[in-house]
Amino acid sequence: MSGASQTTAPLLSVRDLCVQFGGVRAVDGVSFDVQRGEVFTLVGPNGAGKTTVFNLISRIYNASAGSIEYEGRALGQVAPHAIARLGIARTFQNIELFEHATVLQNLLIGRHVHHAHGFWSQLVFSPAVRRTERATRRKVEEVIEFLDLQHYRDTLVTGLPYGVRKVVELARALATEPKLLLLDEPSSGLNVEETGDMAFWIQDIRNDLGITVLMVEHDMSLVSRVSDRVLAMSQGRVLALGTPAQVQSHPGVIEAYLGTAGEAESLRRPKLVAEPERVPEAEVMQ
Ligand SMILES: Nc1ncnc2c1ncn2[C@@H]1O[C@H](COP(=O)(O)OP(=O)(O)OP(=O)(O)O)[C@@H](O)[C@H]1O
Repeated sequence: MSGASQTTAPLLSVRDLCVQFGGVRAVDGVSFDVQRGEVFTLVGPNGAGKTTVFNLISRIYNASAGSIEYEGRALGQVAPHAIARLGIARTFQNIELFEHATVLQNLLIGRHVHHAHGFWSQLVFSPAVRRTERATRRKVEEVIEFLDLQHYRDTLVTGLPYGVRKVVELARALATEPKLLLLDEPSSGLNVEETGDMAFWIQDIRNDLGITVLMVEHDMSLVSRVSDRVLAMSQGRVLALGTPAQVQSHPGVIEAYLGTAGEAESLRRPKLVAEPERVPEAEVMQ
């Protein structure tokens, strides 16, 4: 892992974010920064508010208080459909692809976020439209090659194994050329081997393409392997922020997962590779 620069302005800055559903404070005063080039992961037990944070960043929900800035720009007034054009792409917990289209077609559809030509230019297939189409094809083919999907290029999504569909979803997000990639539980439904492959893809996306990754994930082996920093949430609030190792040994986090700190060992033992300490102790909340 490369370790992101802490001196430049953050790519994403979340401050005092709140949203309530009826009596449930799904997100309750959450703040964090995501630095350019890092893999930043949200963890926490079911119902902690992680996906709601994603939905607030994607503008699917409106925050009741607080702010989200992306590249220094407030996202509060940005329409949900305009988010992708700003360079934010997303995958979903439950894969959302066009099942009866091929892998290539799914990627082309995803890429159309970049098409800004008017009706008449498209109708007459103007030189500008042709240039855009060529760039689209080029980019989509690049992504197919990058994620090793050549074999499935012309296959209908509906016929693909689940693990491949997860990679296609990732490909569709990459085809939009994001600066910030939101991954909602990339390992859900994957077996151990596929989860290992997913870890490689995430590392390659960050290291080779320079894309910043904000991820929600339950599998702590994947989290430890790819994350620079981890933010743990419970009941809508921030419990701890630090390296994967720091957060996993934080008593509040252990208690939130297991109910009692006495059962902590079972959280530490499985596949939890200790990470080199890169974040000062002070950043970990007590
Ligand atoms: N649209 C909604 N309407 C009502 N309640 C909601 C809505 N979205 C989320 N919630 C509630 O907000 C809380 C946080 O949910 P959220 O899905 O963000 O948790 P999570 O940490 O992503 O959980 P999981 O790991 O199970 O996906 C939960 O109590 C959930 O029931």
